[in-house]
Amino acid sequence: MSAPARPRPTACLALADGSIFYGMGFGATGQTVAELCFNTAMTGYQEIMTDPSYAGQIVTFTFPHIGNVGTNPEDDETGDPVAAGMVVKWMPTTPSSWRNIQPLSDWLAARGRIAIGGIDTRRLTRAIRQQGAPHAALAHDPDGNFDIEALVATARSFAGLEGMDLAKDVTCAQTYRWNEMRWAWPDGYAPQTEAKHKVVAVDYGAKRNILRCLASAGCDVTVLPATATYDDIMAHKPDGVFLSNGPGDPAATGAYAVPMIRDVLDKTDLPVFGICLGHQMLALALGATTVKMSHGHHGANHPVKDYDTGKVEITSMNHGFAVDGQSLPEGVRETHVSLFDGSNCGIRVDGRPVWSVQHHPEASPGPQDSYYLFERFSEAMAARNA
Ligand SMILES: NC(=O)CC[C@H](N)C(=O)O
Repeated sequence: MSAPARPRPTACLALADGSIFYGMGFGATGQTVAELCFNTAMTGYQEIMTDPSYAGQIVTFTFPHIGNVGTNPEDDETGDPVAAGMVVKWMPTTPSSWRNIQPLSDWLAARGRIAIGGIDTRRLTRAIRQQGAPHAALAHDPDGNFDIEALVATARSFAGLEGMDLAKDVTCAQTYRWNEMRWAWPDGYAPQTEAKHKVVAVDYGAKRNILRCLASAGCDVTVLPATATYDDIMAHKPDGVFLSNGPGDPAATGAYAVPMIRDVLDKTDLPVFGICLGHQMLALALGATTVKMSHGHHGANHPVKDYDTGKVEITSMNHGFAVDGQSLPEGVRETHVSLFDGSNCGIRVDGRPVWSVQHHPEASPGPQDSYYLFERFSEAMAARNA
């Protein structure tokens, strides 16, 4: 008896070093090229695919069951998927959740995003860890016709994220107000229903749950495009300035963001709070430097130590660049550190309500341990206005 014929692969992932991974395509057809990373979160694939910070990256999911709860409009972190593509172990099964509106494959197809299933994601993850996030081309063709040499050449032609300002591609076109709150509360917290503090949030690719967390901590949030100047911000008479997460190389976005942040620091005593790319740009504005990491941090179980309290928080992470903790100038203190690799996860300006963190206190997906940072920002604005 002969073995059953294996189905012809309909998708192919080619790395710049020439490694080829064949699998089955789902979502959109066509081809994409990007940096390849891996994310270890066990939940939240829709939030991950729609996190604007993933622009320019294809995400490998190390958790094998992706797609099993389908998709729904509420879980988008922005209007459309921003990650360039996805790589999974098992092909998605029929969605099984009362929240499902659209199966993952249809949701991706409607949004022009390619995915590949049936991949040995353990082997691929090891390759990513060994090589550092590789450049990769991903193709999906239902007829299974692939020009492997051309795909590898495409992967090699990708310029890489270093030097790329991608915030300009994902920021909002217009200023807008945000007042939607979180839907659920971390243990020990309640929503602050009165919007007491006027916050300008600069949008480098903000996740919606960050804006919900700010609103829930008593902030009246106005979101401004990434290129907002000091004058644009001050026209809103804010009580505090928030710098959002976002994709790409912080040094590239810093070219226009740093002068604005320096003006805010030099000319005002406003509380400033930054998350992820916002953290990196605050650090650059203070005179520190950022570096490209080997394969970055992408997951929902990263331990971070808060030096002030001695507590370890389990955090959500998504970054491929990091602030060089050795480069912090005098008067700027390291407040948080990654217990995985000792990399910098937080800074604070001595004696001022100006701080930022590398991890994601809004989670989505991930644990809620760091939610206190939003309350701290709100308290800093209350103290300044007292
Ligand atoms: N989530 C983020 O804001 C990511 C910041 C930056 N693009 C990085 O990769 O490090």
